Amino acid sequence: MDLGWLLWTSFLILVPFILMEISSSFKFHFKLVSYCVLCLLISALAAPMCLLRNGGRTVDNMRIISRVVRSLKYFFGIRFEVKGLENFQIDGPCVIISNHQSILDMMGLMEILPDRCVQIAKKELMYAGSVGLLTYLGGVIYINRKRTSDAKSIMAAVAQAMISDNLKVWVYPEGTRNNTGDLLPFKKGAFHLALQSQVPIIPVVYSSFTSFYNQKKNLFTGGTIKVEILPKIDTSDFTEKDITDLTEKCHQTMRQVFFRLSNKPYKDNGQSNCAQ
Ligand SMILES: CCCCCC/C=C\CCCCCCCCCC(=O)SCCNC(=O)CCNC(=O)[C@H](O)C(C)(C)COP(=O)(O)OP(=O)(O)OC[C@H]1O[C@@H](n2cnc3c(N)ncnc32)[C@H](O)[C@@H]1OP(=O)(O)O
Ligand SMILES: CCCCCCCC/C=C\CCCCCCCC(=O)OC[C@@H](O)COP(=O)(O)O
Repeated sequence: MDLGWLLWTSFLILVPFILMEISSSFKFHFKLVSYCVLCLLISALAAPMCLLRNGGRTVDNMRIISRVVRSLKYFFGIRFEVKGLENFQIDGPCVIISNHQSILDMMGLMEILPDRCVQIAKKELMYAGSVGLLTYLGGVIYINRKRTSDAKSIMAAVAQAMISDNLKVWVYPEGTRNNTGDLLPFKKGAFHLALQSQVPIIPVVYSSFTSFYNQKKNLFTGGTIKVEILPKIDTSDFTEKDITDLTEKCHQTMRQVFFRLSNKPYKDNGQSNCAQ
Protein backbone atom coordinates (compact mmCIF):
# COMPACT_ATOMS: atom_id res chain seq x y z
CA MET A 1 0.00 0.00 0.00
CA ASP A 2 1.19 3.50 -0.85
CA LEU A 3 2.72 5.17 2.28
CA GLY A 4 1.42 8.65 1.39
CA TRP A 5 -2.12 7.29 1.10
CA LEU A 6 -1.76 5.50 4.46
CA LEU A 7 -0.57 8.68 6.16
CA TRP A 8 -3.43 10.71 4.71
CA THR A 9 -6.01 8.14 5.79
CA SER A 10 -4.60 8.00 9.34
CA PHE A 11 -4.60 11.80 9.47
CA LEU A 12 -8.24 11.99 8.31
CA ILE A 13 -9.26 9.41 10.91
CA LEU A 14 -7.49 11.42 13.61
CA VAL A 15 -9.00 14.79 12.59
CA PRO A 16 -12.28 14.38 14.54
CA PHE A 17 -10.33 13.34 17.66
CA ILE A 18 -7.97 16.33 17.33
CA LEU A 19 -10.96 18.66 16.87
CA MET A 20 -12.73 17.12 19.87
CA GLU A 21 -9.60 17.59 21.99
CA ILE A 22 -9.21 21.22 20.89
CA SER A 23 -12.88 21.90 21.52
CA SER A 24 -12.87 20.31 25.01
CA SER A 25 -9.70 22.21 25.91
CA PHE A 26 -11.30 25.41 24.59
CA LYS A 27 -14.50 24.79 26.58
CA PHE A 28 -12.54 24.05 29.75
CA HIS A 29 -10.35 27.15 29.48
CA PHE A 30 -13.30 29.32 28.48
CA LYS A 31 -15.15 28.27 31.65
CA LEU A 32 -12.09 28.76 33.83
CA VAL A 33 -11.43 32.22 32.40
CA SER A 34 -15.15 33.05 32.88
CA TYR A 35 -14.80 32.03 36.53
CA CYS A 36 -11.81 34.34 36.99
CA VAL A 37 -13.53 37.21 35.17
CA LEU A 38 -16.64 36.78 37.32
CA CYS A 39 -14.46 36.73 40.44
CA LEU A 40 -12.85 39.99 39.35
CA LEU A 41 -16.24 41.52 38.53
CA ILE A 42 -18.01 40.57 41.73
CA SER A 43 -14.96 41.65 43.73
CA ALA A 44 -15.05 45.04 41.98
CA LEU A 45 -18.72 45.23 42.96
CA ALA A 46 -18.26 44.06 46.55
CA ALA A 47 -15.24 46.27 47.37
CA PRO A 48 -17.17 49.58 47.30
CA MET A 49 -19.98 47.93 49.28
CA CYS A 50 -17.43 46.97 51.97
CA LEU A 51 -15.89 50.45 51.98
CA LEU A 52 -19.26 52.19 52.22
CA ARG A 53 -20.53 49.87 54.93
CA ASN A 54 -17.47 49.36 57.12
CA GLY A 55 -14.98 51.98 55.99
CA GLY A 56 -11.84 49.84 55.55
CA ARG A 57 -10.10 46.54 56.35
CA THR A 58 -12.20 44.58 58.84
CA VAL A 59 -13.45 41.04 59.33
CA ASP A 60 -17.00 42.46 59.31
CA ASN A 61 -16.63 42.79 55.54
CA MET A 62 -16.57 38.97 55.31
CA ARG A 63 -20.37 38.99 55.73
CA ILE A 64 -20.76 41.08 52.59
CA ILE A 65 -18.09 39.07 50.74
CA SER A 66 -19.64 35.70 51.56
CA ARG A 67 -23.11 36.87 50.50
CA VAL A 68 -21.78 38.09 47.15
CA VAL A 69 -19.52 35.11 46.42
CA ARG A 70 -22.36 32.66 47.18
CA SER A 71 -24.11 33.81 44.00
CA LEU A 72 -21.26 32.40 41.87
CA LYS A 73 -22.37 28.77 42.21
CA TYR A 74 -25.51 29.40 40.12
CA PHE A 75 -23.38 30.40 37.11
CA PHE A 76 -21.46 27.12 37.21
CA GLY A 77 -24.16 24.64 38.22
CA ILE A 78 -22.46 23.83 41.52
CA ARG A 79 -24.59 22.54 44.41
CA PHE A 80 -23.54 22.12 48.02
CA GLU A 81 -24.75 19.50 50.48
CA VAL A 82 -23.64 20.69 53.91
CA LYS A 83 -23.61 18.64 57.11
CA GLY A 84 -22.49 19.57 60.63
CA LEU A 85 -23.00 23.36 60.55
CA GLU A 86 -23.87 23.12 64.26
CA ASN A 87 -20.20 22.30 64.94
CA PHE A 88 -19.33 25.92 64.16
CA GLN A 89 -21.49 27.03 67.09
CA ILE A 90 -18.70 27.47 69.60
CA ASP A 91 -18.02 30.49 71.74
CA GLY A 92 -14.77 32.19 70.96
CA PRO A 93 -11.90 31.65 68.57
CA CYS A 94 -10.80 28.46 66.84
CA VAL A 95 -8.65 27.27 63.96
CA ILE A 96 -10.59 25.83 61.02
CA ILE A 97 -8.69 23.52 58.68
CA SER A 98 -9.92 22.24 55.34
CA ASN A 99 -8.74 20.54 52.16
CA HIS A 100 -7.89 22.75 49.17
CA GLN A 101 -8.49 21.46 45.64
CA SER A 102 -8.75 24.44 43.33
CA ILE A 103 -9.66 28.10 42.97
CA LEU A 104 -13.29 26.87 42.98
CA ASP A 105 -12.81 26.37 46.73
CA MET A 106 -13.63 30.03 47.26
CA MET A 107 -17.30 29.15 46.62
CA GLY A 108 -17.22 26.33 49.18
CA LEU A 109 -15.45 28.54 51.68
CA MET A 110 -18.01 31.31 51.42
CA GLU A 111 -20.94 28.86 51.44
CA ILE A 112 -20.34 28.01 55.10
CA LEU A 113 -18.06 30.79 56.39
CA PRO A 114 -18.82 31.42 60.08
CA ASP A 115 -18.90 34.92 61.55
CA ARG A 116 -15.60 36.64 62.43
CA CYS A 117 -13.48 34.29 60.36
CA VAL A 118 -10.39 35.29 58.37
CA GLN A 119 -8.21 33.13 56.16
CA ILE A 120 -4.48 32.64 55.80
CA ALA A 121 -3.41 33.14 52.17
CA LYS A 122 -0.26 33.32 50.09
CA LYS A 123 0.82 36.94 49.71
CA GLU A 124 0.66 36.78 45.89
CA LEU A 125 -3.15 36.90 46.19
CA MET A 126 -2.87 40.53 47.29
CA TYR A 127 -1.90 41.47 43.73
CA ALA A 128 -4.85 39.75 42.00
CA GLY A 129 -6.55 43.01 41.03
CA SER A 130 -10.00 43.56 42.56
CA VAL A 131 -9.89 40.06 44.10
CA GLY A 132 -6.72 41.10 45.94
CA LEU A 133 -8.34 44.32 47.11
CA LEU A 134 -11.34 42.39 48.41
CA THR A 135 -9.18 39.90 50.29
CA TYR A 136 -7.40 42.88 51.87
CA LEU A 137 -10.69 44.52 52.87
CA GLY A 138 -11.93 41.24 54.35
CA GLY A 139 -8.93 41.02 56.67
CA VAL A 140 -7.19 38.06 55.01
CA ILE A 141 -3.77 37.39 56.55
CA TYR A 142 -0.98 37.11 54.00
CA ILE A 143 2.08 34.92 54.41
CA ASN A 144 5.26 34.62 52.42
CA ARG A 145 5.66 30.90 51.78
CA LYS A 146 9.22 31.42 50.59
CA ARG A 147 10.37 32.75 53.98
CA THR A 148 9.57 30.34 56.80
CA SER A 149 10.76 32.71 59.53
CA ASP A 150 8.48 35.52 58.29
CA ALA A 151 5.54 33.11 58.00
CA LYS A 152 6.16 31.87 61.55
CA SER A 153 6.30 35.34 63.04
CA ILE A 154 3.08 36.32 61.26
CA MET A 155 1.42 33.17 62.62
CA ALA A 156 2.61 34.07 66.14
CA ALA A 157 1.01 37.51 65.79
CA VAL A 158 -2.17 35.85 64.49
CA ALA A 159 -2.25 33.63 67.60
CA GLN A 160 -2.46 36.77 69.75
CA ALA A 161 -4.94 38.58 67.49
CA MET A 162 -7.26 35.55 67.54
CA ILE A 163 -7.71 35.94 71.28
CA SER A 164 -7.73 39.73 71.50
CA ASP A 165 -10.10 40.19 68.53
CA ASN A 166 -12.13 36.99 68.97
CA LEU A 167 -11.30 35.64 65.52
CA LYS A 168 -11.68 32.28 63.86
CA VAL A 169 -8.82 31.54 61.46
CA TRP A 170 -9.25 29.36 58.37
CA VAL A 171 -6.09 27.56 57.21
CA TYR A 172 -5.53 25.22 54.25
CA PRO A 173 -2.93 22.94 55.88
CA GLU A 174 -1.97 21.29 52.57
CA GLY A 175 -0.44 24.71 51.78
CA THR A 176 -1.31 24.57 48.07
CA ARG A 177 -4.09 23.50 45.71
CA ASN A 178 -4.32 19.76 45.22
CA ASN A 179 -6.73 18.01 42.87
CA THR A 180 -5.23 14.52 42.94
CA GLY A 181 -8.19 12.82 44.62
CA ASP A 182 -6.29 12.46 47.91
CA LEU A 183 -5.00 14.81 50.62
CA LEU A 184 -1.41 16.07 50.63
CA PRO A 185 0.60 15.79 53.86
CA PHE A 186 -0.23 18.66 56.23
CA LYS A 187 2.09 21.55 57.07
CA LYS A 188 2.21 22.30 60.76
CA GLY A 189 1.43 26.05 60.90
CA ALA A 190 -2.28 25.59 61.72
CA PHE A 191 -1.47 23.23 64.58
CA HIS A 192 1.18 25.52 66.10
CA LEU A 193 -1.40 28.30 65.85
CA ALA A 194 -4.05 26.29 67.72
CA LEU A 195 -1.60 25.27 70.46
CA GLN A 196 -0.09 28.73 70.85
CA SER A 197 -3.51 30.30 71.29
CA GLN A 198 -4.96 27.29 73.17
CA VAL A 199 -8.02 27.04 70.93
CA PRO A 200 -9.81 24.04 69.40
CA ILE A 201 -9.45 22.91 65.79
CA ILE A 202 -12.50 22.40 63.60
CA PRO A 203 -11.84 20.24 60.52
CA VAL A 204 -13.94 20.83 57.40
CA VAL A 205 -13.89 18.37 54.50
CA TYR A 206 -15.04 18.93 50.92
CA SER A 207 -15.63 15.91 48.67
CA SER A 208 -13.38 15.37 45.68
CA PHE A 209 -14.04 17.60 42.63
CA THR A 210 -12.43 15.16 40.20
CA SER A 211 -15.76 13.89 38.81
CA PHE A 212 -16.74 17.35 37.53
CA TYR A 213 -13.53 19.41 37.60
CA ASN A 214 -10.30 17.97 36.27
CA GLN A 215 -7.65 20.11 34.66
CA LYS A 216 -5.82 17.14 33.11
CA LYS A 217 -9.02 15.90 31.44
CA ASN A 218 -10.28 19.38 30.49
CA LEU A 219 -13.38 18.63 32.54
CA PHE A 220 -15.43 21.43 34.11
CA THR A 221 -19.14 20.70 34.41
CA GLY A 222 -21.73 21.27 37.11
CA GLY A 223 -21.72 18.99 40.12
CA THR A 224 -22.48 18.50 43.78
CA ILE A 225 -19.92 19.16 46.49
CA LYS A 226 -20.51 17.45 49.81
CA VAL A 227 -19.21 19.37 52.79
CA GLU A 228 -18.89 18.12 56.34
CA ILE A 229 -17.98 20.26 59.34
CA LEU A 230 -16.56 17.87 61.91
CA PRO A 231 -16.79 18.19 65.70
CA LYS A 232 -14.08 20.33 67.25
CA ILE A 233 -10.79 18.72 68.30
CA ASP A 234 -9.80 19.88 71.74
CA THR A 235 -6.11 20.81 71.85
CA SER A 236 -5.76 21.24 75.60
CA ASP A 237 -4.31 17.73 75.96
CA PHE A 238 -1.52 18.50 73.48
CA THR A 239 1.74 20.39 73.95
CA GLU A 240 4.25 21.62 71.35
CA LYS A 241 6.10 18.31 71.55
CA ASP A 242 2.93 16.48 70.42
CA ILE A 243 2.55 18.64 67.31
CA THR A 244 3.27 15.75 64.94
CA ASP A 245 0.67 13.54 66.67
CA LEU A 246 -1.94 16.30 66.50
CA THR A 247 -1.20 16.90 62.80
CA GLU A 248 -1.40 13.16 62.05
CA LYS A 249 -4.65 12.79 64.00
CA CYS A 250 -6.33 15.63 62.09
CA HIS A 251 -5.03 14.37 58.74
CA GLN A 252 -6.23 10.83 59.35
CA THR A 253 -9.68 11.97 60.49
CA MET A 254 -10.10 14.27 57.49
CA ARG A 255 -8.75 11.74 54.99
CA GLN A 256 -11.28 9.14 56.14
CA VAL A 257 -14.13 11.63 55.75
CA PHE A 258 -12.74 12.80 52.39
CA PHE A 259 -12.84 9.26 50.97
CA ARG A 260 -16.32 8.63 52.38
CA LEU A 261 -17.74 11.88 50.96
CA SER A 262 -16.07 11.19 47.61
CA ASN A 263 -17.58 7.64 47.51
CA LYS A 264 -14.15 6.05 47.30
CA PRO A 265 -12.90 3.10 49.36
CA TYR A 266 -10.54 4.24 52.11
CA LYS A 267 -6.99 2.93 51.96
CA ASP A 268 -4.30 3.60 54.51
CA ASN A 269 -1.49 5.36 52.66
CA GLY A 270 1.06 3.93 55.09
CA GLN A 271 3.18 7.07 55.24
CA SER A 272 3.73 10.13 57.40
CA ASN A 273 1.05 12.73 56.83
CA CYS A 274 3.14 15.66 58.02
CA ALA A 275 4.97 17.70 55.40
CA GLN A 276 8.74 17.42 55.94
C1 LIG B 1 -14.41 33.29 44.34
C2 LIG B 1 -14.43 34.73 44.41
C3 LIG B 1 -13.30 35.24 45.10
C4 LIG B 1 -13.62 36.58 45.41
C5 LIG B 1 -12.70 37.13 46.32
C6 LIG B 1 -12.84 36.58 47.66
C7 LIG B 1 -12.37 37.58 48.56
C8 LIG B 1 -12.18 37.40 49.78
C9 LIG B 1 -12.33 36.14 50.38
C10 LIG B 1 -11.14 35.73 51.09
C11 LIG B 1 -10.83 34.38 50.79
C12 LIG B 1 -9.38 34.22 50.66
C13 LIG B 1 -9.00 32.83 50.87
C14 LIG B 1 -7.74 32.62 50.21
C15 LIG B 1 -7.30 31.24 50.33
C16 LIG B 1 -5.95 31.13 49.86
C17 LIG B 1 -5.38 29.83 50.22
C18 LIG B 1 -3.90 29.84 50.14
O1 LIG B 1 -3.28 30.79 49.81
S1 LIG B 1 -3.16 28.35 50.58
C19 LIG B 1 -1.49 28.81 50.69
C20 LIG B 1 -1.14 29.55 51.90
N1 LIG B 1 -1.47 28.88 53.13
C21 LIG B 1 -0.62 28.08 53.78
O2 LIG B 1 0.48 27.83 53.33
C22 LIG B 1 -1.07 27.49 55.09
C23 LIG B 1 -0.43 26.20 55.41
N2 LIG B 1 0.99 26.35 55.63
C24 LIG B 1 1.58 26.33 56.87
O3 LIG B 1 0.86 26.19 57.85
C25 LIG B 1 3.07 26.40 56.95
O4 LIG B 1 3.50 25.63 58.02
C26 LIG B 1 3.65 27.85 57.10
C27 LIG B 1 3.16 28.70 55.93
C28 LIG B 1 3.27 28.50 58.42
C29 LIG B 1 5.20 27.77 57.01
O5 LIG B 1 5.48 27.04 55.85
P1 LIG B 1 6.96 26.65 55.43
O6 LIG B 1 7.76 27.87 55.28
O7 LIG B 1 6.86 25.77 54.23
O8 LIG B 1 7.55 25.85 56.64
P2 LIG B 1 7.14 24.41 57.22
O9 LIG B 1 7.94 23.39 56.48
O10 LIG B 1 5.69 24.22 57.25
O11 LIG B 1 7.66 24.52 58.71
C30 LIG B 1 9.05 24.57 59.02
C31 LIG B 1 9.23 24.31 60.51
O12 LIG B 1 8.63 25.36 61.25
C32 LIG B 1 7.64 24.85 62.15
N3 LIG B 1 6.55 25.81 62.21
C33 LIG B 1 5.62 26.10 61.27
N4 LIG B 1 4.78 27.05 61.70
C34 LIG B 1 5.19 27.38 62.93
C35 LIG B 1 4.69 28.30 63.90
N5 LIG B 1 3.62 29.08 63.68
N6 LIG B 1 5.35 28.37 65.07
C36 LIG B 1 6.43 27.59 65.33
N7 LIG B 1 6.94 26.70 64.46
C37 LIG B 1 6.32 26.60 63.28
C38 LIG B 1 7.23 23.52 61.57
O13 LIG B 1 6.74 22.66 62.58
C39 LIG B 1 8.53 23.04 60.96
O14 LIG B 1 9.35 22.50 61.96
P3 LIG B 1 9.54 20.90 62.10
O15 LIG B 1 10.63 20.78 63.13
O16 LIG B 1 9.93 20.41 60.75
O17 LIG B 1 8.24 20.37 62.57
C1 LIG C 1 -4.18 44.16 37.75
C2 LIG C 1 -3.81 42.76 38.04
C3 LIG C 1 -4.82 41.82 37.50
C4 LIG C 1 -4.52 40.49 38.05
C5 LIG C 1 -5.53 39.52 37.53
C6 LIG C 1 -5.49 38.30 38.36
C7 LIG C 1 -6.49 37.38 37.85
C8 LIG C 1 -6.98 36.50 38.95
C9 LIG C 1 -8.44 36.67 39.00
C10 LIG C 1 -9.23 35.90 39.61
C11 LIG C 1 -8.77 34.70 40.29
C12 LIG C 1 -9.78 34.27 41.26
C13 LIG C 1 -9.06 33.57 42.30
C14 LIG C 1 -9.90 33.38 43.49
C15 LIG C 1 -9.04 33.23 44.69
C16 LIG C 1 -8.34 31.92 44.72
C17 LIG C 1 -7.55 31.67 45.96
C18 LIG C 1 -6.75 30.47 45.74
O1 LIG C 1 -7.25 29.40 45.55
O2 LIG C 1 -5.43 30.66 45.80
C19 LIG C 1 -4.58 29.59 45.54
C20 LIG C 1 -3.73 29.35 46.76
O3 LIG C 1 -4.55 28.94 47.73
C21 LIG C 1 -2.70 28.28 46.60
O4 LIG C 1 -1.93 28.61 45.55
P1 LIG C 1 -1.02 27.52 44.81
O5 LIG C 1 -1.88 26.33 44.51
O6 LIG C 1 0.09 27.14 45.73
O7 LIG C 1 -0.56 28.25 43.60
